[in-house]
Amino acid sequence: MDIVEKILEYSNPYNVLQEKVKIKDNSLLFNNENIPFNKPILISVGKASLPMARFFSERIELKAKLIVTPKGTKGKENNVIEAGHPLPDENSIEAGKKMIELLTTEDYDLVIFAISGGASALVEYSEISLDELRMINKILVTSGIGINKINIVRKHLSKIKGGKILEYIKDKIPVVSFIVSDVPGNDISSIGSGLTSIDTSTNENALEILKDIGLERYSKYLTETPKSVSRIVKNYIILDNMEVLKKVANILDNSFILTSEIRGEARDVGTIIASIYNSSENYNVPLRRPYYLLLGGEPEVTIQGKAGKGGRNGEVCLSFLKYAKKGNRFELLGLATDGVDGNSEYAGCKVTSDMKIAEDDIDTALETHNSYGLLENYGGTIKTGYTHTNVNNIYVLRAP
Ligand SMILES: Nc1ncnc2c1ncn2[C@@H]1O[C@H](COP(=O)(O)OP(=O)(O)O)[C@@H](O)[C@H]1O
Ligand SMILES: O=C(O)[C@@H](CO)OP(=O)(O)O
Repeated sequence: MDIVEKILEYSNPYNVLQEKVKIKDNSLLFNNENIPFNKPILISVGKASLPMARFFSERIELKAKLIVTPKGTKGKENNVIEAGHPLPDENSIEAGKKMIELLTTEDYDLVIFAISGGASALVEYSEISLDELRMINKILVTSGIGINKINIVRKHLSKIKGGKILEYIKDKIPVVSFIVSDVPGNDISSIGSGLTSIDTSTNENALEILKDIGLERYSKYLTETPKSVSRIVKNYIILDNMEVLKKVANILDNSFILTSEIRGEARDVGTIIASIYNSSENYNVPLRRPYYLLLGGEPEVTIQGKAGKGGRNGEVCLSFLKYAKKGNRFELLGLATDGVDGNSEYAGCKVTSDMKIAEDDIDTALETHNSYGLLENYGGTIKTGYTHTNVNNIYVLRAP
């Protein structure tokens, strides 16, 4: 059995929508909700936007739709905007304007959003120039501060994020948002910068973060996010990392899920996974061979200066390899479910007890953020291509 294939099958948003959302007699049925419609419009944004949009387009006569996917991922689809990720580009601004135009000019009675990770970069509308937005985003995503804080800043510098887009929707027209979560803890106001969510963070919170990363000069652009809405808004998380971990655990013997919310500097996360492995080797605690240990989440990588070719999972796996006790067999798989780990062309990697990589080489690769530059020489890389989903990263440790 190919675990990577299984992880991606369970992460497929089209399958999950099919399982969890029914459309009957002009009503959307999901999670004990029944939302009627006659003239629905669809806004689908994020790494999973195409399959999510396909689900609704195949079943509902939409009055209008807007689909935004990262650059290079639309394939043969028409009428889809490809925009920048992880940094916004001119198409992200175009998509932001189109979203506002759609909401303010179309005739509709329900807005269906399909939101997945990546949406923050893919749509934007802000007073700040694009060049400056790109610079701010670059600093944010490489600062190692974690996605919740990154998105607090994004929400307050934007005119559409953090629920602000809801204010462009006509009358009391309801909103239903189907969300694939790639944020540990599933804070809906963080996923894709919470387009359709009430936001509890404040300008002051954003200012603190701007100060921490040396961008206080942009505080003049901070605007408050709405703290209440005067319409029905249903935000429904259809899929998250834990759900995928559980499904994977189901098909593996002696599997144990540790967490779906692992965070921290990637190399430290690798060391912690090695500590769990080592104590299991030495004491059979917490696990006794044979076992699979499953983890998910979003380790961070703080990059200062130039980076080689690498990603979170490359660093987790290399650091694990360095600290894992040698002697018995092991394999650690680290996979970005969106198919892209860091700035590499790989989705992830697998390190095994057979890989004899010198500790010095691992240290250098970690220092220079060149994990894949090193792993390529040892056949440890995994390439999936773009997956059209994103439930964050998954780690599977196998001790046979
Ligand atoms: N060469 C590199 N080595 C390690 N991490 C990197 C490298 N380049 C970028 N990153 C990290 O990758 C993260 C963004 O890439 P990615 O894994 O695709 O995340 P996301 O899915 O959130 O877009 C950032 O946290 C950044 O610090
Ligand atoms: O869009 C975003 O804000 C984040 C979190 O949802 O996604 P990604 O890390 O994939 O850019």
